Amino acid sequence: MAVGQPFDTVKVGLRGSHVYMHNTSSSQARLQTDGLLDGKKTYRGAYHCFSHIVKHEGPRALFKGMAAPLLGMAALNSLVFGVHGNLMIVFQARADGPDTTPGLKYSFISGCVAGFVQTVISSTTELIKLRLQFQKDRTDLIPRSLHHHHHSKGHTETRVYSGPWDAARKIYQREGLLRGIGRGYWVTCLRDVPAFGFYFGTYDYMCRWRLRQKGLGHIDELSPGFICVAGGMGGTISWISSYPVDVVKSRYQIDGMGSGTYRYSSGVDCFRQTSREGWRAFFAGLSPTLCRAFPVNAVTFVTVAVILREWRKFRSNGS
Ligand SMILES: NC(=[NH2+])NCCC[C@H](N)C(=O)O
Repeated sequence: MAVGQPFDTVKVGLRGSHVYMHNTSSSQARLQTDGLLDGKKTYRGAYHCFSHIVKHEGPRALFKGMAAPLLGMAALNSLVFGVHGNLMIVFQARADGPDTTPGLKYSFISGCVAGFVQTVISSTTELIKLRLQFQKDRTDLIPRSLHHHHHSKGHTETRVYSGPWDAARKIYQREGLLRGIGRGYWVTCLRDVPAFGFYFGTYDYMCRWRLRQKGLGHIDELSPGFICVAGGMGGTISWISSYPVDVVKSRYQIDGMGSGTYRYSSGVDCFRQTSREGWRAFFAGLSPTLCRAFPVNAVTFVTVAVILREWRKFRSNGS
């Protein structure tokens, strides 16, 4: 999580258009939403965004908005892996055999269902994270209308939200429950249902291929090194497949922040307006996203695999 957050902040802000275990890095967030505040692009690319944030806002700015996803992360991963794993048992297609074709379809479907279930949590935690990542801690980057305390000159009281709880409260008070807290829920579904299908589908495909290649019979026999590669690939393919929707989601979820005036009338309208900037806008921040996705998901999958393996060992010894 902490490993990935700076990448995520750069993602949200890098041109055209947003690091932790959970979802997006600071660089990712900044890149996806760059120019939305004043029409001017701030960042020339992923590395420029990263160093610009460190230079002007300090290294701490890279970890903005990390608390909300950190809180949600453990719950989210147990939910996602729990739903997927149990559905696979229901389908009797557990990834413990080398047969690729029948089981793979079920892994994809179970992933889609798991992705859908977790949107209830991820939509809101990401909304809060995105808005914290988007706000810049420099006076000259914030429009005058957002300066709350005109008299406190010299004081840089320019931030819309002071932290995740303050953000949650203000979003609820100013924008309401469905239109505020629930902002971007359907766009999140559109991203996460296929994203988690590809997430588990890719991982299972690689594991089954490896079992066949090595002539092994159970996923517990695979090496932790291979699990890392398969998990990293799962995260990578998942992010590539859902990235344009993620850009739309980031832009849509930060829209109206602080000012109360909205640029987009709906998620579809956000897509339409973004496409006027050219197709490249839909890939803004992809590089920091992928820098984060591989290691974060390698660690996620190997952790789950080791826990499951030890638990199966313990259970079979006990009985
Ligand atoms: N595009 C997605 N949300 N894909 C699912 C990946 C989830 C994973 N926890 C990650 O943050 O990378």
